[in-house]
Amino acid sequence: MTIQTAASFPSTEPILRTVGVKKVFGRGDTAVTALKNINLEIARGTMVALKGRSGSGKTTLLNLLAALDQPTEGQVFFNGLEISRLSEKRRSAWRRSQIGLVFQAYGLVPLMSAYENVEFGLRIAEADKKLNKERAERALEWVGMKPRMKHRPPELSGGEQQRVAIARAIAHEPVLLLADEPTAELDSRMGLQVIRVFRDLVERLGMTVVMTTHDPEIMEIVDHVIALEDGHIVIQPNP
Ligand SMILES: Nc1ncnc2c1ncn2[C@@H]1O[C@H](COP(=O)(O)OP(=O)(O)OP(=O)(O)O)[C@@H](O)[C@H]1O
Repeated sequence: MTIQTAASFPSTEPILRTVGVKKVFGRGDTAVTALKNINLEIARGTMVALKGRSGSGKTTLLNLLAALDQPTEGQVFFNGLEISRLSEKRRSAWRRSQIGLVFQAYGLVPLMSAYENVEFGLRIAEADKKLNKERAERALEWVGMKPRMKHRPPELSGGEQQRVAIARAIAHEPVLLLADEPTAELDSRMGLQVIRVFRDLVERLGMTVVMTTHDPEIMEIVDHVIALEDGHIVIQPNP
């Protein structure tokens, strides 16, 4: 799969769309309905925050938008392509080339330096090899981690590791960035700097950002807020 830029898609189709999405974990007496009747559209080139109490379904929804998981019912579309029913192989190929992920579970490789982690991410994304060094260094600079790029994750603080993970997720300039609490480990100054980097990529490249957050300052900066309560949407964005 080749890397497509945001500009190569038709502008009318929302980048993400869900239709009647429901997600149930487990079966019988222990079944938990984490999401129900989720119908949303996210326009290309926007920044969207998912908010809601702990257990309201934010991470479950982000996992479905990233095709890391499949809905029990309903459909998830990315640029009109139904990603929710692709095979695991096609879903991972799609993820590698099209999106950037900042998820706790997608940790850094402890034996590699910060630079090597970001550069490795570019290789996985099958980006143009000639540009890897420049792109990795530039992404580390965006998040203020270039001076410490030779350090390995265990030598970095939690917030610094988070910034390296963010650099890795954005280095290939994905059309879509999905991030679970990307600023949770950062102090408010650094959190805002990271959000400014996202905003810049949105403005310059037409990237779309969907992130979960509890931070009221970030909710002020994004274009739309989607609020979840007990697995359903209570505030709809206007794409
Ligand atoms: N793998 C799973 N198996 C069973 N139940 C699950 C699973 N994943 C999530 N849940 C349940 O689904 C509901 C939504 O969880 P989710 O992690 O999406 O919430 P969240 O809004 O992201 O919460 P937090 O802010 O605490 O991360 C919760 O009741 C949770 O216990």
